[in-house]
Amino acid sequence: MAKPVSIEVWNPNGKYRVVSTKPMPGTRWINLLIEQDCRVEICTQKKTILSVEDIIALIGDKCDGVIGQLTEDWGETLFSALSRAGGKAFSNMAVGYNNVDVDAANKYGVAVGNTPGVLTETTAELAASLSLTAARRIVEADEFMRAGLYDGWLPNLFVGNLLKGQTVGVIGAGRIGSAYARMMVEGFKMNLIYYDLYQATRLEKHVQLVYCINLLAPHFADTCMFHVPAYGQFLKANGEQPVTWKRASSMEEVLREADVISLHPILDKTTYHLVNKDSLAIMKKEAVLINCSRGPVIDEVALVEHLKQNPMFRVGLDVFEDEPYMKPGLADLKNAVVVPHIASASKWTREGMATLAALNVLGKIKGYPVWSNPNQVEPFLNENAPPPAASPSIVNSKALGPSWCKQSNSYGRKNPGSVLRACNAEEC
Ligand SMILES: NC(=O)C1=CN([C@@H]2O[C@H](COP(=O)(O)OP(=O)(O)OC[C@H]3O[C@@H](n4cnc5c(N)ncnc54)[C@H](O)[C@@H]3O)[C@@H](O)[C@H]2O)C=CC1
Ligand SMILES: O=C(O)C(=O)CO
Repeated sequence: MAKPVSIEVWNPNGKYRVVSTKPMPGTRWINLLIEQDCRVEICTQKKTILSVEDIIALIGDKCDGVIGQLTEDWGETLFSALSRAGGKAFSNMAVGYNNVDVDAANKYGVAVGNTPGVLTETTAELAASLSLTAARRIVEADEFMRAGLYDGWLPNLFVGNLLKGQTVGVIGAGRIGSAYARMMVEGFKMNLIYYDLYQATRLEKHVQLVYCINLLAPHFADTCMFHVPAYGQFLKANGEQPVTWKRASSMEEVLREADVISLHPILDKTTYHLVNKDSLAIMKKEAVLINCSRGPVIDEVALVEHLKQNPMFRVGLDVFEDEPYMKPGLADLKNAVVVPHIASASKWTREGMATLAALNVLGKIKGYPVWSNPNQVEPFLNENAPPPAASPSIVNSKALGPSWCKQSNSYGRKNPGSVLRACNAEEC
């Protein structure tokens, strides 16, 4: 029998019982649930990672939905417990859901939500920060200063890599990978090479074709008068080296050619240890490798060895193979910058993630349809308007059957007439 866990209760008389396994930022998510007759229970246990037993105790005998975290193991045991308690909805407060066994959720008819879009730029910004930090040896230099070792400017002090004109390689050019690519191309004038299973059409169009400088307002973009043809041509016209881009036909091509490589795929069987001893061996000796996806995408033991053998090779890591632990030796290496899985940690983003996760669960409880485009979640994040009557992002909606496939693009309950433009498949 699991030990009882400490909880904080909001709206005790609410009809639907929704449990959050962690306190989450902001209060909007709580208010949105309360407004729709939910009793909200938040686990306040002082333990960072809850065990399956802890969560079973939280679910109890009656639970309509759970908001969980990426550190939790949502498999057969938890989905059967949730189903026994009458629950039909679970949402990760994360876009990645490699901690969730979606087949088990399907078996018990439980909807699985995630939180795409709201964290795209925030995560890409951290990947960009790590790229600069590793390339310019900022952590090493900071430690040197604090240790009182600086006794004057020297020509060879903390010499790192210039990004301008070098090649950035992106592996997994989805939402975050594409946002990162744009930042590095536009911000640092890097050439781009990317590898993905699919063509990153939006990214390619962005880099290649039109830079629309819209002096009026974003919704006039289609009729904008001020097109600067291609970014490369724009740079050329200004006497600068134009940037280039290409889609690689293999990951190895990216590894061989790029100076900075950032990993942004999902974690699944195809991406487990995507970067290993062999792939590290083909990378440039002075390359910079960034991982803001999931730890097991890199074989961390092989990485530690590679960093030891190649002191000019640098990494920036937000995620780790055995999170929260690091493989032996990593913490001692000066050519590694390590941060504790904070890529989405901006206030706006984390509050938005909490809101999307809560609305995923609420949507299923209330029988709302799934939002038409999980990449366009802004209507759910507008604090000045009621959110659309829909679940923002349910990853197993098709598997759950036709009623869940019904898509919604109507705004909130108070203004159902106003609609978001229809989803354009190419943009998804
Ligand atoms: N460190 C952090 O705090 C955060 C980490 N993440 C991680 O980033 C991942 C990506 O997020 P999004 O960009 O929103 O997802 P996304 O689904 O838009 O992009 C993932 C891309 O990976 C590609 N991909 C899948 N398998 C691949 C393979 N074998 N080789 C190459 N590419 C492959 C997909 O085609 C897709 O384009 C999440 O699944 C999550 O694990 C996301 C947010 C924050
Ligand atoms: O959203 C995710 O997948 C994260 O890793 C945390 O933001």
